[in-house]
Amino acid sequence: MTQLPTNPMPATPLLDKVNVPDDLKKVDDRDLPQLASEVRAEMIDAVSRTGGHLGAGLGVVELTIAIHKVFDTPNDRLIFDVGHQCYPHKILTGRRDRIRTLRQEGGLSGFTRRAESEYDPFGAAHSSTSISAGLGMAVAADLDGKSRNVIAVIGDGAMSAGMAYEALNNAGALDARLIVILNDNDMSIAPPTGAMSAYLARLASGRTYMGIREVGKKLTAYLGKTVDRAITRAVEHARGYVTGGTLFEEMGFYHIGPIDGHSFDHLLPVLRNVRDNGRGPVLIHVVTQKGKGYPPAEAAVDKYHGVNKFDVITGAQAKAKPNAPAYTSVFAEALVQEASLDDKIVAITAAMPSGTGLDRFAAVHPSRCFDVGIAEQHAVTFAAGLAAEGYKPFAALYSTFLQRAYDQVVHDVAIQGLPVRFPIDRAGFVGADGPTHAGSFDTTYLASLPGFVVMAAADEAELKHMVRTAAAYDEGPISFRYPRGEGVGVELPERGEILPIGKGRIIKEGTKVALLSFGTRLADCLVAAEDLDAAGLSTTVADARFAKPLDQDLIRQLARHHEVLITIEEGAIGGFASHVLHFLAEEGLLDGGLRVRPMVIPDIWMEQAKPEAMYARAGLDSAGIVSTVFKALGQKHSVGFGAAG
Ligand SMILES: Cc1ncc(C[n+]2csc(CCOP(=O)(O)OP(=O)(O)O)c2C)c(N)n1
Ligand SMILES: CC(=O)[C@@H](O)[C@H](O)COP(=O)(O)O
Ligand SMILES: [Mg+2]
Repeated sequence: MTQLPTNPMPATPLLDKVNVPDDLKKVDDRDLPQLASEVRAEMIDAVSRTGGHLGAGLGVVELTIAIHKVFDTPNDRLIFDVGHQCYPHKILTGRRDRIRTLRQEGGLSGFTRRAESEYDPFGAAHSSTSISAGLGMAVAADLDGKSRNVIAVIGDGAMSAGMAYEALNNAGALDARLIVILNDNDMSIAPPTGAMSAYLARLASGRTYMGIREVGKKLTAYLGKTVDRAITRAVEHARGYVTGGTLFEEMGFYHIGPIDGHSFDHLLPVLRNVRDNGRGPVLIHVVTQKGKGYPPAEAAVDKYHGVNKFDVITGAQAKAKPNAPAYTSVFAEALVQEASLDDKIVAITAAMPSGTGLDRFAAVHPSRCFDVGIAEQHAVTFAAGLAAEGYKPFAALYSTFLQRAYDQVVHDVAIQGLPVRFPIDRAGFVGADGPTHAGSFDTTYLASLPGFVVMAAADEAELKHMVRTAAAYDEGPISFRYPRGEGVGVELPERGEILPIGKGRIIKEGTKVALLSFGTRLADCLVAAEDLDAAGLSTTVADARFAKPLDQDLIRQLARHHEVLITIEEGAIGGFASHVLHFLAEEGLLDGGLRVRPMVIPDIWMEQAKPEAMYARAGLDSAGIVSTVFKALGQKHSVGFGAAG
């Protein structure tokens, strides 16, 4: 039983002697359960202070120890799918001293990262990439004539993404020396959906845990056989016909399991057997419990997937005192409201029901809410099929995860002009999840598509209007983006209004400087405008609302009646600013000396920090806006207007 940390931390006599995996080799197998208990306690204490992903890591403590004990990492490559379960791995690979810097500015990443450690051969965070990357490394080892084990640890949730099957399919065909460990805890973030999870459940329950002797015999019989592999594979295939091979065997993998992923008595002999005798692709099916060893996490697995700082003894998570509702909640409630008035509205999530707020939609409209699993490509084309039949699908995807479905957006939605609605949550910087989760590119990659309507909410009231507008808009695809976290505290309308498509709005009139915002930088524009007015630079603030179609009349008006025009957005180059600049150039509105400065997310991978710190570093806060205006005017400004020179 894990000795739960109290203050000070419980003694970790074994863990104190294990800094890197080589140290594990000196630990007796019989002492590994104690080591696992110490790793668990260390992780619980660390995450209680930092917040982060808890349940997944707790579920792979024994598995991680066993892999590092048996294999020769980092020469043997170990890849964690998604990477959110890598905290035990980081504790055991020379990063225990920094584990309490997790997901903080300048601290350890919350995922695996090549730049962080030689024990992280592949970065992750987006799911279902591990088998592909592992296969690449296995083939490279073959080509190099190197004898190297490559191990990909992938969860049952991540196995719901098509990319995983593309990789299995190719690995089986190549007969590559690849070890896939399927970590089956029967959970994604929420309970898993789809036929695959039912299949795995049957495998895990139907084939009771194989006796370790039986596993050993079977393995030796298969892996240790000296006969030609072709015969072995033929035997396996025939067995499949007789006993009904598993999906994985049919795809050319030797399938071992299910085995107990918390039992060293199961894990060690199997891993040693595979290490010593394995050839060709092997899939080891381990059954684990997400949140294992921490009762609050075991009792509420979905609530402890990602956690805030928490009290170790009670499990109570710290709750920020919101001064306004979260954008996600405003979106969810607005969509529930619209769907109550229109039964053609349906909602789709790709395994993120709570993150997108669609769990609330499902509670009210269960028959019209679909969780397709971690399958963003399918989600988009599934939505396109629904739209083709007259439904109004809202495919709610985080900006970063929508990237995975871009061809489906182009080919299945935009070219056909199908009215799929895209609520894009986590637009802009997201903070602790760092560069892999930043929502930086959706404006760039959507506004370049003919016929797409692309909106950004300036605040939570605007978000409510955009939900209503999207529900009413049937002419083609439409997207609206909004950031992670809370709104700005504006009053919410009872129901959103239908916005005139392609029309922005002027918030405050000025005469010299125009700040044209797309998204929630509007609040910083209003603060900057006060400073600029105080410095004698009369400033107009406008909210574009649309990157496509552009409000051309508004842009002409701003260009003709101001000396300086600043555009600002929570997105990379190629987005809103590019469309404005293109329009200004085409209309000759730059020929008269208008000073235009586009403010976008800089061309770097912004490291994790608090979002406001990331925007300040990007120069996209009020101080950065003021500084940009003064620079555009070739004027120095007093220190009082922010740090920028
Ligand atoms: C492409 C993609 N979509 C969605 C997510 C969000 N996400 C992170 S972890 C997770 C569930 C993963 O489930 P599983 O692979 O079973 O791992 P477990 O948490 O159970 O250990 C999801 C949906 C993601 N990281 N990548
Ligand atoms: C690992 C992963 O991809 C998710 O857990 C993600 O971290 C959730 O992000 P939010 O916390 O913004 O919902
Ligand atoms: Mg899982």
